[in-house]
Amino acid sequence: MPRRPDGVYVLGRDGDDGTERDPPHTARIGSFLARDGSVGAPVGVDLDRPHAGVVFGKRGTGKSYTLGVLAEELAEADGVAPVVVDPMGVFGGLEAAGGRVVDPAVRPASIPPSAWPDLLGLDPASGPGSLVWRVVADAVDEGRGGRTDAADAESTAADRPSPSLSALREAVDAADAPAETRRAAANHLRLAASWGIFDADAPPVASLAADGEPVVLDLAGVPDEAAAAVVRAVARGLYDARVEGDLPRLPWLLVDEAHAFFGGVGEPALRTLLTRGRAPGVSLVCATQRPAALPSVAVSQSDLLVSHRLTAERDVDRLAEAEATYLAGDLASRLPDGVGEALVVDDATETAHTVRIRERRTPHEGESPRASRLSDAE
Ligand SMILES: Nc1ncnc2c1ncn2[C@@H]1O[C@H](COP(=O)(O)OP(=O)(O)OP(=O)(O)O)[C@@H](O)[C@H]1O
Repeated sequence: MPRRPDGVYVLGRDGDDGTERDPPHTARIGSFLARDGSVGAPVGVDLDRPHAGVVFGKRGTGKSYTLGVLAEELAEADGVAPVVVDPMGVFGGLEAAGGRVVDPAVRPASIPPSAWPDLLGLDPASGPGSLVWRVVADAVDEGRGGRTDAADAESTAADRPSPSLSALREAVDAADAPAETRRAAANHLRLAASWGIFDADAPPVASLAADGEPVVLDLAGVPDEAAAAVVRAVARGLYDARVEGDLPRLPWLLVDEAHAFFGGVGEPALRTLLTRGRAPGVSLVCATQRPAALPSVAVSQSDLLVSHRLTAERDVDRLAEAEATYLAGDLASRLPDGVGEALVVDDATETAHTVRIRERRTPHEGESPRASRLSDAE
């Protein structure tokens, strides 16, 4: 495994060029942990190239904390930009690392017309569902001056001019459809407006990653469908921006509670990042306490797997999918028990190691109160 001159082993990097890059592109996430509990050499994760990763672990074992450590390291590295999807509102401490917490705002046009019925909970084959689909497609078309090549129609193009939700509602009202169909479609659009995430004038998604400081998308209290729409728009927007050359940095999308975003409107964009994201330079790291709820592709496409303790059999089974010929023995038996300890499986070096994740430099919110710390304060 590549070892830097300062003694840090680097996971996710296959060749060892023997030199430290300047500026560094290594996330120092912790140290090797020996079976007897002693802590060994420092461990880093490569940030020079894009990666796909998963962080597993049952509740309270340190997944969000580990994601926060990665975000801190990304904040300090050059040429990269961490964007954190924060469904529980626990990453606000990254402000201490120069980050900013933002209320997500997405342009309606960043959700493809075909996904709108699903987003609104409408059957695409129903009258209201197909009306919404058609109205969004027409409005988006008008926005791009009537260009209609098929690839473009399916892309989300987060940065193209977007209709507002009220313009979409007006278009529904004026549509040639039965009054009941129009009413149902308008009601669903009104509900979407109440989520407070849609804004025709929202800044382009690429602006989230423009300066490289961590951006935390605060989704606490945002309804599930709306959160899924945000993930769809952001994941696809970062991808499109890299493909189109509009983003000079390599974005890292860190998704906490990632199981919530598979199986809904957000999934196609996450799959795009998993299967095609690395080519244009977009990294995705999905953290979840329910590995079984992620599709197999999340594990098969990940070159880095970090697993804290898991107990449910179906979740442990998901680990088996990461078992490669280079690993002797089953991974499940190698999962460490302690909070903040993890098994790290690295495709690049074809190794698995037990690691103690380092302590956070910025506050980790959602931390449960600790009696020892309270008595310290007295
Ligand atoms: N590497 C670590 N070093 C020190 N303490 C840690 C570490 N990882 C986790 N902890 C402690 O464990 C607590 C739980 O971690 P965390 O909030 O990340 O759990 P989680 O697995 O994300 O749980 P949940 O599923 O509830 O989000 C943290 O608040 C922190 O006190």
